[in-house]
Amino acid sequence: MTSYPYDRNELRASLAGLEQRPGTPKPDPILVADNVVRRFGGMTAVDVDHVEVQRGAITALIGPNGAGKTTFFNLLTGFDKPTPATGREKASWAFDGKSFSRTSATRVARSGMIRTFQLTKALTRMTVLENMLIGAANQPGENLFVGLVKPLWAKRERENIERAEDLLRRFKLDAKRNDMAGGLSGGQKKLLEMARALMSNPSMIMLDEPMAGVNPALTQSLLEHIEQLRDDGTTVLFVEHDMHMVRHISDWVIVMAQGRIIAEGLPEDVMTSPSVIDAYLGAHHDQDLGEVINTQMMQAIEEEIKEEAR
Ligand SMILES: Nc1ncnc2c1ncn2[C@@H]1O[C@H](COP(=O)(O)OP(=O)(O)OP(=O)(O)O)[C@@H](O)[C@H]1O
Repeated sequence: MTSYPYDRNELRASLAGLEQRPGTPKPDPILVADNVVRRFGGMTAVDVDHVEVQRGAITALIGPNGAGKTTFFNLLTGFDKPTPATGREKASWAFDGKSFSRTSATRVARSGMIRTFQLTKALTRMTVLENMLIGAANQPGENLFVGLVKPLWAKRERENIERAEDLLRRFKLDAKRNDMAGGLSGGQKKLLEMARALMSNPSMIMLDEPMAGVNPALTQSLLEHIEQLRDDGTTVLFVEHDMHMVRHISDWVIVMAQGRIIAEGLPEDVMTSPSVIDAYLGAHHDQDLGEVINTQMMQAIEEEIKEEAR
């Protein structure tokens, strides 16, 4: 591939040439994880032997409810720790060439891999601009020396406010700058989560269900923002149940079921693969289907299959 950020068509063409199987090596991986296991009591929530995420691409992480997607996100971003597995090699992962295992969330974020967070109760009681400033990597208080020297402190704060205002304009939230974040619509909150994550200028952003609770009027704009991030060179990894979104914007799809990666490939191939559909239908075959299967998601997959057959 040519120089970075990669041209989208070239990137897709190079991914199309890969073997579509779990753990397949990528031409230029930004994230490589090995032997990541997490158990809760006797239950194995995550058991990933090897996975690589392509730099500059939009990768979707999909799988039925309880597949282990969020737990895997938490492990990669240092918000959770892997369970030591006897008789197996220790968990390890590398981001942008730097090795990370048992690393704190702050160190992971500082290295350039950031994830979105839903606006918690405390954050909804702060203004939109205050929420943005929390996302800044170089907050004056983080460095004792800078924090003590008023001119340096004031300069950093000014720069952070300028960056926050630029991002708010880009996400069309500038008019809401001084509003309480709790008063935003579901879609606007998602935009704010994304804008806040971008305050630290990350090289990779991890989005947990960006479409959940978003009103259809804002869906298109959210998709465009995510595609724009990729086109600007940010690697995107997202967990999502909305199969239309997955199909529409991903360059590559990784499928988890029962803690393991069971498939990887191009969206059009993976989402119509019988083994992936089986995983969605079969993961909870011993339970009440109505309770565990997101019917909307199943309908979406069925529609995709019909579309494919036409
Ligand atoms: N803190 C915890 N304590 C005990 N079990 C947990 C904990 N967190 C997750 N689990 C279990 O681990 C498994 C994987 O959960 P996880 O939330 O990672 O799945 P998921 O793929 O993100 O699901 P969903 O799509 O429903 O969000 C589930 O069986 C869940 O109940």
